[in-house]
Amino acid sequence: MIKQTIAFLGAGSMAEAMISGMVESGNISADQIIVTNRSNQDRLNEINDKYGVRTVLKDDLDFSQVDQLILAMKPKDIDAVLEDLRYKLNPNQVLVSVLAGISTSYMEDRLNDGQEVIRVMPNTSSTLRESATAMCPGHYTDMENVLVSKALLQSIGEVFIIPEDKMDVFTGIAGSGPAYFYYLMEHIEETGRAEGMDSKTLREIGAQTLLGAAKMMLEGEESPAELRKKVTSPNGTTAAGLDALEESGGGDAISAAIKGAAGRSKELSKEIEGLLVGSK
Ligand SMILES: NC(=O)C1=CN([C@@H]2O[C@H](COP(=O)(O)OP(=O)(O)OC[C@H]3O[C@@H](n4cnc5c(N)ncnc54)[C@H](O)[C@@H]3O)[C@@H](O)[C@H]2O)C=CC1
Ligand SMILES: O=C(O)[C@@H]1CCC=N1
Repeated sequence: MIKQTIAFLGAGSMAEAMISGMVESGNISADQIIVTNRSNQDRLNEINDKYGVRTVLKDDLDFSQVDQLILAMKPKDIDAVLEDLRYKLNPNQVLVSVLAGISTSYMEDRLNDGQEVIRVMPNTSSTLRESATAMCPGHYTDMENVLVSKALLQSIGEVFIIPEDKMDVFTGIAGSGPAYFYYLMEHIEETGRAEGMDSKTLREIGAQTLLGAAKMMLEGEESPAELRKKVTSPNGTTAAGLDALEESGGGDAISAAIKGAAGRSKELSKEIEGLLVGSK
């Protein structure tokens, strides 16, 4: 059971996915979670009704109660938020950021000396405690705090501690990744509907097929290529399907999606730094 008090800055979709998973896990109680945003009281009321967590507008947050502060607003708001936090956080209150493209050193440079910072990249499957979450501690973060933060993140899925220079590609694969599978399903459903099947049945068939394949990869010893070969009978239906996929650029499209998202993660940090130079 986690003993610390956690506060969220930002109450959007990613914050809600994490809150939902954390409360559901039972590893932290709802009253140890405080959720804030700038001004949308209706949204805070909605989050309080759904999950029983404490909510308060950001300017009314009592920072002395907070052990870990999770940044979950948009990357473009980072400078204003760090400027404010510089005067409110003490260095041993851990700042955990889920913001795409914002590095630990970017945050450390704008906060008090020795500020403990952790950069993480969860995904929205946190809702069901099935996130693939990356974690990367900053320069001053105490190992004990890393472990507490890791335990908290493990309550919403699997955690991977990775070097920071791999955060962009991780974001392209796992942070944005659920969207690729939803896009795939949208096309599966569209194709099935055109053949006269109903959406509800198609969703169950498509999702079960994805789930089965995911479990085969996670629970078995075989590589994806070996598993693919087992599905592919000589001169059969799968061979025809894979040929069509290859001819339509399926493999390249997947690589392009990951590279596109990873590139945007890199670009976001440059944009933020550009904005800062422009504002001086
Ligand atoms: N949506 C996703 O799948 C993932 C999102 N992220 C990251 O999570 C962050 C939030 O993304 P979403 O939830 O999708 O966005 P969103 O637009 O749904 O939520 C942003 C929230 O931040 C609040 N906010 C804005 N400025 C604020 C401030 N100064 N202080 C306090 N609250 C403030 C807004 O009121 C809103 O509740 C982004 O930085 C994104 O990079 C990371 C991983 C996955
Ligand atoms: O689209 C985005 O920028 C965020 C970060 C990863 C997933 N969603």
